[in-house]
Amino acid sequence: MNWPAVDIQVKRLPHGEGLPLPAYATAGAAGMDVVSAEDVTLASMGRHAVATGLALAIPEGFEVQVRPRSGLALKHGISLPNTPGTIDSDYRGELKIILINLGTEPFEIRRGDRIAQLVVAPVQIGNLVEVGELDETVRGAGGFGSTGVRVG
Ligand SMILES: O=c1ccn([C@H]2C[C@H](O)[C@@H](COP(=O)(O)OP(=O)(O)OP(=O)(O)O)O2)c(=O)[nH]1
Ligand SMILES: [Mg+2]
Repeated sequence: MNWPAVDIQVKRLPHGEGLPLPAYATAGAAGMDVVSAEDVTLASMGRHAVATGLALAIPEGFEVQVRPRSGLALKHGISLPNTPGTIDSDYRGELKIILINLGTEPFEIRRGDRIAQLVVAPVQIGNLVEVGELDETVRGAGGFGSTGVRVG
């Protein structure tokens, strides 16, 4: 990789022993694939917080986003109901991947299967400043499809 990486401490929990750490599948991958630490079958429309056997210490000023894998989504309807999941820099518990099976068939996950991807991102803290009036814009209060669908 030709750009700076931020160090993220990772601790294996006892049930995570022997599993590969999350890793980038290619040199240009945005996310590290993370594997399941458990065998679990998701019924159609079922969901489960899947163990990873890992705990993280993310540096302040960063977060980790948990995102679905498109292959599992397209082939099997496997997604994350909270996508992107947010891993806070002060969280020291087990990283869990909340999976939902939006497909019609049960989906079997085996320990060691790659189930999601982790994207490291900077966090911009916001400072709310309460005011009586907001400035005017062309959009104004228009939203939720106010600009239409088709071009022309
Ligand atoms: O997919 C996820 C989402 C969250 N977490 C962990 C890390 C995160 O820092 C913590 C809290 O997540 P979040 O803020 O999304 O959940 P909440 O419902 O607001 O819980 P809390 O009140 O604990 O913040 O749970 C996971 O392990 N996996
Ligand atoms: Mg929260």
